[in-house]
Amino acid sequence: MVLKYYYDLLSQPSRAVYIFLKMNKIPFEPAVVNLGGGEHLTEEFREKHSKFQKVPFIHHDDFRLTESVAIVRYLAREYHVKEHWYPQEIRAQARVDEYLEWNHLNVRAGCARYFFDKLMGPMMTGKQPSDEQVKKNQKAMEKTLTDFERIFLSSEAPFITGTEISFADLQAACEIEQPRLAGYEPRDHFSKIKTWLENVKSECQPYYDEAHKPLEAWLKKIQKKAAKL
Ligand SMILES: N[C@@H](CCC(=O)N[C@@H](CS)C(=O)NCC(=O)O)C(=O)O
Repeated sequence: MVLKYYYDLLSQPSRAVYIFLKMNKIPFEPAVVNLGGGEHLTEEFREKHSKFQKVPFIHHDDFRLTESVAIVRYLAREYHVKEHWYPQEIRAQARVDEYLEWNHLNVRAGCARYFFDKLMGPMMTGKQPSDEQVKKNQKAMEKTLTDFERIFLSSEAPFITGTEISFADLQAACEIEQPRLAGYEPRDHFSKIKTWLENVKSECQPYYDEAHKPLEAWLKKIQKKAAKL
């Protein structure tokens, strides 16, 4: 069976699933979807590829699946995946799920809103957000990052659910890297997040850096442009 993975590495959940696939040596055919080019917004794309018109998604022969968390749960059942990435043991699995459920409306919502309103929105519309809006979004993001540190990084364990890395760490790390593009480096404000990100990054080399290459390139471009002003 052929597994085709559709993604854009500038998308946080796309990077998380990409690193998961690579770390678990799951063979896949890569299919890059250029979100910036808008190729996902056509009716044809919706019918042929993804009903939500978002990335990531997979085609496993004739089976199509969207949503990063659903994709990883499916892959963990279909392929040989090391237990710690997405455990089969009920309670260990529930611990990973606990973070994954919390992630959407907290870390993802906070970091993505800040990134979108400050960078993506203005790029798409040419309209800058007010200082008040930026401050409000920053405050909401910092609240969620404070909660993340307090609730999920409270022990001396290197990863969210303990001594071994899981998909929860990938999902969180890829979201927390995103606001850097809009000028906010979480590592400068949250020391536990900084240490934990180093753990995730070093555990997932060379794929963590490979997945974040387009983000780093974009960041350099933004910084170069800002230096010229
Ligand atoms: N909950 C989804 C989120 C998918 C999502 O929002 N993807 C964004 C990129 S991060 C996207 O494709 N956006 C394109 C659009 O909205 O036009 C998941 O975890 O897979």
